[in-house]
Amino acid sequence: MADEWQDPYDFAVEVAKIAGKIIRRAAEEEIKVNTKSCTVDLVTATDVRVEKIIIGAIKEKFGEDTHCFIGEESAAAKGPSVLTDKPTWIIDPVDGTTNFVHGFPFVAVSIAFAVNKELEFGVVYSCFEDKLYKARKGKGAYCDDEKIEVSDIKDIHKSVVISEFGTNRNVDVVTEICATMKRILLIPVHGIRGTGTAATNMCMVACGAVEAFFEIGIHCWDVAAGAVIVQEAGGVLLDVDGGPFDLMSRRMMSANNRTIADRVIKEIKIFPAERDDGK
Ligand SMILES: O=P(O)(O)OC(CO)CO
Ligand SMILES: [Mg+2]
Repeated sequence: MADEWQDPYDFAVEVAKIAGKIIRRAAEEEIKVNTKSCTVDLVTATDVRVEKIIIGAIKEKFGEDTHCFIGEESAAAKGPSVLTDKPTWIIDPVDGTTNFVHGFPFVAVSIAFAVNKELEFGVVYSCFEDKLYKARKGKGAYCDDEKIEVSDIKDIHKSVVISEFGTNRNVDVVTEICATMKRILLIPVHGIRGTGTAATNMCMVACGAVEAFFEIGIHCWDVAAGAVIVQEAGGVLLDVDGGPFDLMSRRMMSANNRTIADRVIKEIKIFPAERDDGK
């Protein structure tokens, strides 16, 4: 049988690199910043422009009506992000908008593709590092065409864990996040890190630079591409309570193995986050 999704996969790589080039160029000019859900949830004209370019290019290549789109910047206007059985592109044009605004050089273009509600491939282009991570279901994960694998560390005391503080400034939520970080540090682990982009954080798990990354409050477009990359690199993808991963739940634990994941999960205090699909 012909490989139906190879063409979209190759195109996603191509379009992610074009988008990354636009982002790099935009970073050299004045950046106008607006806010979304709260004063620390940032958006720029580049986020909106790059999403339009990516979706426009895909529509031009594959037709207007055959594919669906869930994009960070067009999501609010469309209402809840519901995944159907149709081929669907899940796009974060600028993952790490705060980094982009401040010149902190970790910004990724994240493009995932799902069919029958299953993720088929993911592409993450870390555009300032100029590193392209990609994976297709059942075909391994790659960084710049070199195969990548998660680390083989099973001892939590030898691990590095990534998490992020997110944009929720509710005092109870911030207190819980800080308390979770404290408990993880005191296990003790070698360290806690964070690049400020969920997509890149997941690639750090996939290439073995860290053992785990978890977050509550991220969106489906932040993690969809990384989800394929982590799993294809041999890692595990779970809910933060240890149950199955749910793309729309805004909760995600990715790790090199189940032993590390379970040990970190023990220290996570879960707080509520409204689902992306409004369910
Ligand atoms: O910069 P963005 O796209 O808002 O995403 C953040 C998390 O929501 C970093 O992953
Ligand atoms: Mg994002």
